[in-house]
Amino acid sequence: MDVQRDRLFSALTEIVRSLDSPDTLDTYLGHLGRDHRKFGVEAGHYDAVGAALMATVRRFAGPAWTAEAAQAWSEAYGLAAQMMIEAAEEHSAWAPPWWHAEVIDLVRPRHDMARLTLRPNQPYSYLPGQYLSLQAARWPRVWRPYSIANAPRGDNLLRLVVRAVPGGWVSNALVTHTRLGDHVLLGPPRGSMVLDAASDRALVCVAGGSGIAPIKAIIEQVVGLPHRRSVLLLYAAGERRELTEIADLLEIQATYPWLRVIPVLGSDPGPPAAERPRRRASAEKPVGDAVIGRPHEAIAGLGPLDEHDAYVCGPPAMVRAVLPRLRAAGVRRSRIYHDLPETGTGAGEHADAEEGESGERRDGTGRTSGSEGAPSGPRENLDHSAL
Ligand SMILES: NC(=O)C1=CN([C@@H]2O[C@H](COP(=O)(O)OP(=O)(O)OC[C@H]3O[C@@H](n4cnc5c(N)ncnc54)[C@H](OP(=O)(O)O)[C@@H]3O)[C@@H](O)[C@H]2O)C=CC1
Repeated sequence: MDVQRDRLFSALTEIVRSLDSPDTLDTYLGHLGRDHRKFGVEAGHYDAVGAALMATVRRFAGPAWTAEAAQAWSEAYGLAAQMMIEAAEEHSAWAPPWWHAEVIDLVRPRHDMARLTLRPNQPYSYLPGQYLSLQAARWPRVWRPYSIANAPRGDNLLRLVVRAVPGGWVSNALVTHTRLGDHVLLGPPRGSMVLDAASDRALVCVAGGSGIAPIKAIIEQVVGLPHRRSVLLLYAAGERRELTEIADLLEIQATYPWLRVIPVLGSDPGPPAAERPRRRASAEKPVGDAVIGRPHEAIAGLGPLDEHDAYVCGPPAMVRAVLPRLRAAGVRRSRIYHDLPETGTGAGEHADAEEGESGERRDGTGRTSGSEGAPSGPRENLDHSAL
């Protein structure tokens, strides 16, 4: 229940914070309402939850619970519930509460990583850059979020990149115990780290480890755009075999010269990250086609980025290290998209942070690796989508 309590508090905080911003609230609660269909939540349940919530707040607020406060809480909850109910009803007209999907391909580049290809049993409509929640048969009722690593395809297939988190239930089930032909459940797509359709600017993307998933989907989307948008990609990992998507990306690069893929490796090959000596990265120190170091160190070598949109995804500490370097290279705050829940690094960036909170990522495997201020927390992410 600790987790459930944190989820609820996080959702309430987000709702209160967005009360004066109807569009943000609408998006947030719309996602939440649609997502709650997978838990079997129906319109009639909201009254009971609201009554319990009011009673709880009243009990713990003590003298602060005035008639005015009661009225404000009641109105806010009523509004939130209504928005969730309407979004769920609209969604139910054309989409199931969850999808069954078969694992039709499975590659394990390392003992702790897997690349899965899933075939949903019904059309799965989403935007490149979005994520979904997944339930593995081994852990009924436990949902974990993963980004979709491909743009929508005619054959409806979905690719996921999963890193097993020590002690993580679902990530280990996927990486270690999943076999071809197994079935998983998928929740509806979520997330707003998507391509700005109104922009025709060039892109600079920085991806760390399994954080490549949404970035790769966005790059595949760029391939299909009517107008060309050049893409610079820094793709970072401790060692080369962790670059699970590199072959596909190099293939795109070979066909479309507007894509430049720069692998950033801790070493090549090398000892585990903990024992690895740090060397400064620079574009002048290539190892094959890669640079050695960490992604934020390689940004200066890219030249001025004043006219770029930026997309960043990976371990939270990496994202935090990358954001100031992108701004130093000239990327405007309002043009930086990332998926950190709450960075405190600037309000202008587009944080895809619908329900994130300290120590947990709402996406991917939820690793909180790194030492530069990364919050400590569960090593496997929890799906915050449940109120
Ligand atoms: N699976 C998915 O669908 C998605 C995953 N994510 C997130 O992406 C992350 C991927 O984790 P994982 O694959 O284990 O990645 P890793 O921990 O292996 O790190 C990937 C890269 O980031 C670098 N890095 C790590 N910490 C820092 C830091 N403090 N400063 C600068 N660079 C750093 C690493 O450098 P070094 O090797 O030198 O440590 C490495 O080059 C997870 O947090 C996950 O939540 C996000 C979206 C989707």
